[in-house]
Amino acid sequence: MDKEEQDKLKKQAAVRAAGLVKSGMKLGVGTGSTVAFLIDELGRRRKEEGLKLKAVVTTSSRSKKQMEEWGFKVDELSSVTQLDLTIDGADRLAANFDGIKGGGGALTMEKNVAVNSQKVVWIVDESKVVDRLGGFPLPVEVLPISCEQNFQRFKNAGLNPQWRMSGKERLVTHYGNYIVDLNVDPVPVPEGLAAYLDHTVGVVEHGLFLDMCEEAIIAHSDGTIEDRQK
Ligand SMILES: O=C(CO)[C@H](O)[C@H](O)COP(=O)(O)O
Repeated sequence: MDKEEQDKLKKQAAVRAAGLVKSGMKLGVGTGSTVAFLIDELGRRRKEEGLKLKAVVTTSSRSKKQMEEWGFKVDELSSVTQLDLTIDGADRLAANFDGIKGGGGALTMEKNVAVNSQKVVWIVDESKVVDRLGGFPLPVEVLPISCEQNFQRFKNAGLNPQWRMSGKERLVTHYGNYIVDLNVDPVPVPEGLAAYLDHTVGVVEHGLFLDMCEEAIIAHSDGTIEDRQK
């Protein structure tokens, strides 16, 4: 699938998902190119239909800026008790609704927003749907203080780590950390790997989003838009 076709599908999924958003909701807004289409549709609805949200929390400064450009006020997650709904993109969606996220480097905010939402919906094009998790490097955000030791630890564990780069420098996240992408394909036991990463000191967050999403809107190249419920 070329980029133009993929963008068309991303937009279709995003516009369909925007229909789930109702005035008065406390909404979590994810990050990425699919979510950028969602934000434009929410902005259009604000302008043309008077969509009013009770609270908005975004998962990156990019999404925050775009929401604000459309006139939405953006809140801090810590000031909102619980979000009603979060809509986000994903890098991979498995048949059991587990996913890999963090291709855009916003995994820490994305996971914090997801776990504080009553409902999480992902919007994807069909190329991201897999039977088992894999086919995409697994992002791990690490503290600079012990990043070299953790990189070596991942290497010793056979996880084929690679630094996420921005030009010639290591990419620095919103929180001043680095990202190590683990090349494990397929992810053999996602729960086991998640538990290992959760217990590794110096790991801030990782891109295994297990048991967090309960609905996925998937745009297919045959023109259908599937609303898949867990
Ligand atoms: O997890 C993410 C960012 O950290 C994104 O949701 C994911 O990378 C999908 O991005 P896109 O919609 O651009 O394909």
